[in-house]
Amino acid sequence: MLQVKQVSFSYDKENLTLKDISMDFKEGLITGILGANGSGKSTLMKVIMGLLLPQEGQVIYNGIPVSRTKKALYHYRQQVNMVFQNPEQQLFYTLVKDDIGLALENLGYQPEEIERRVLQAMKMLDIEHLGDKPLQYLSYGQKKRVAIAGMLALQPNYLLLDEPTAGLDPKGRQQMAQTMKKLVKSGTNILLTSHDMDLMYDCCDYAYLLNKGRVVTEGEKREFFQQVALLEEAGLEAPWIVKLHQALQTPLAESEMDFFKKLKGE
Ligand SMILES: Nc1ncnc2c1ncn2[C@@H]1O[C@H](COP(=O)(O)OP(=O)(O)OP(=O)(O)O)[C@@H](O)[C@H]1O
Repeated sequence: MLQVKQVSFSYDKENLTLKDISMDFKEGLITGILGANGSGKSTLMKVIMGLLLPQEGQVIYNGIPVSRTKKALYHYRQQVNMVFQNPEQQLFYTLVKDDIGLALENLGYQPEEIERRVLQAMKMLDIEHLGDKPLQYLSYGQKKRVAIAGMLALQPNYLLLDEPTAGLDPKGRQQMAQTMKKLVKSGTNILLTSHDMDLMYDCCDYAYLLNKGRVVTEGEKREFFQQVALLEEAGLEAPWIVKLHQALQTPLAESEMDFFKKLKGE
């Protein structure tokens, strides 16, 4: 299991950006990290990835604090990996299938194994048809999928997704939500940040709320998202399903799809 224990971090040694953060990212779940702009989500992700060193506290993987040595980070990042908000940061502009296999190639995997994993990752992301295309011909949403496939090919235990639906159209957003659910079912644990509260409600099993670098609440989906006052205090809004439930006392649906099914009496 991946854990963050009493982590505090400051960029300038004066103001703390993360304040005494503790989180347990349980397996088999999509865990959401919610917070307004500047609340510290990306900073926390970078601390988890070992890209930033916290002044206090530790990141713990399978019971062992993640060491900062090059060798330890190399192994850790095959187990815990991150897809940045902007796919351009992670792509190298070759053919799609070569880009997805690049990290495996660098790690010295055999060509047959690379091909097998690349195909598997492309299938998972529904981009098999794009394998032979040069990356520069892809749309933004397609590039996002390629960036995720590249990380997935490493078969990480945990995948950190920072705003995976930013810049996607409604269909792309829906597809990404489905993909995340598929990934978690296939055994990849997901940590997710997004400002899209409806998406977070739809996807997350468990969530943490950050306000000015502090965890102000955490909990399982249904309880978590009904804390409207805390969400608003942190600069966020409750998902529409929760608002409707609270205003009209309708049963609380698990997702948009579930809501419409209930409405139709299915
Ligand atoms: N490299 C940096 N140097 C100094 N301060 C930084 C740096 N990166 C982020 N910050 C500051 O740290 C705070 C948290 O930023 P962070 O990017 O982690 O927030 P966030 O919750 O991810 O925001 P957003 O939702 O806008 O992506 C902000 O006040 C930001 O200005």
